[in-house]
Amino acid sequence: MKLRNVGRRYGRGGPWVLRGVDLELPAGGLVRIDGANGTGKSTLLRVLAGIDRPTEGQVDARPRTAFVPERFPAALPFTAADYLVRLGRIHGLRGTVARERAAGWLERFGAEAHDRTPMDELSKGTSQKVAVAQALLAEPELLVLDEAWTGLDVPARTELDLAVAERIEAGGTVVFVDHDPRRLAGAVDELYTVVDGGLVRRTGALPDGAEAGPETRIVAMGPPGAEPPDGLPGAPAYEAGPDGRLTLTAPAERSDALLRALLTARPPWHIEEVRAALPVVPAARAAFPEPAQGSAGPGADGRTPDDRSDGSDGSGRSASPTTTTRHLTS
Ligand SMILES: Nc1ncnc2c1ncn2[C@@H]1O[C@H](COP(=O)(O)OP(=O)(O)OP(=O)(O)O)[C@@H](O)[C@H]1O
Repeated sequence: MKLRNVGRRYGRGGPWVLRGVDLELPAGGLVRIDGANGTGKSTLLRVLAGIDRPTEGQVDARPRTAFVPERFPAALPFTAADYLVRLGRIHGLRGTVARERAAGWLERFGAEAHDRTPMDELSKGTSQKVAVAQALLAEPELLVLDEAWTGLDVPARTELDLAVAERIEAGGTVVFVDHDPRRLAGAVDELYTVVDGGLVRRTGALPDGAEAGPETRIVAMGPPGAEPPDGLPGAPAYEAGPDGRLTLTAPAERSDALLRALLTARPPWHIEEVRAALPVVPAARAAFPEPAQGSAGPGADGRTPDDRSDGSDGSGRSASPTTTTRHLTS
C-alpha cells in the first residue's frame, strides 16, 4: 500500500495535521510510527487503516486491513463473543469460522471466561483484549495498532507480540504506535517520526530511549476489584496476583512519579514493596521482546521465575545484585 502526497485536516479551513506524506508500506514488515504528543500519529494510523479519508492526496493498493483504535467503543450491545463473531462476518468469514476464531483469540488472551459477558460490563483490560481480538481474527494483510498494548496484562502483551510476529511471518504488514520506545524494538523494520505534519524516515532499528534501562517493580494493593488508575506515569506493565495484589513494572526514572500517583489515587493504593530490577529481555524472544516485563514471564530458559530455584530471571543474569526492597505505607 502506498500513500501519495497525503494531507489531512479536520474541518474546512482547519490547520493541516498531515501534509505531503508519502509512504510505501513493506509487505511482511513491521513499521513503527513515533512523534511527540499531538503531532498526528493517530491521524496517520486512521488514514492507513481506512477509517479516515485523506483530505488530499491518494491511497493506492489498499490491502485487507484491520485496526485497533486508541479508544475502543466498549459500550456496545453485544456479548464479547457475539461482537467478535459479527466482526468476523463483516470481515467475510463464515459463521463457524468466525465463532472458532473468536473463541480461539479470547482463549489466547486469557479472556475465554468472558465470552458471554456484555461488552459494557467488561473490565478495561478485557475490553482491550476484545479490541485486539477483533483485529486479529480477520488475519488482515495490514494490521494497524494504535497503542494496542495499553491496558493489557503482561501475558496478553506477550501474546500480542507473538500475534504481530505471526502476521509478519504470514507476509502481512503491521504498523504501530506505542508510548513505550522499547515496544518490539528488536523487530522493527522501518521507523518513521511525524514532524511538522510530515513523515521523517529514521535509520536504525531503535527509537530514542529504546535502550533497555533499569526498571522498578512495585507491588501494590488496591481497593477490592480495583483496576490501576488511568494514565499512570511510566506506562507500567502490570500483572494481577491471585490475592488482589498488582505488580507494576516501569522505567526506574519514572518510579517516584508512579508511586506518587498510586499513593494519591482516589481511593489510594497501598504500596507493599518497591524493588529495582534489571529489564528482562529473554534471548529466546529477542526478535519480539516484551518490554517492561513483569516477574512471571518466561525467560531465555523458557521457565518462569517460579520454576527456578536460583531466583534468576532466566536472562542469564541474576536479578539479585541490584535488588533492594523497602516497605512503604500510604
Ligand atoms: N476528530 C478530530 N477533530 C478535530 N481535531 C482532531 C481530531 N482528531 C485529532 N485532532 C487534532 O489533530 C492533531 C493530531 O492529533 P492526533 O491524535 O493524530 O495526534 P497524536 O500524535 O496521535 O497524539 P497523542 O500522542 O497525544 O496520541 C491534534 O491537534 C488533535 O487535536
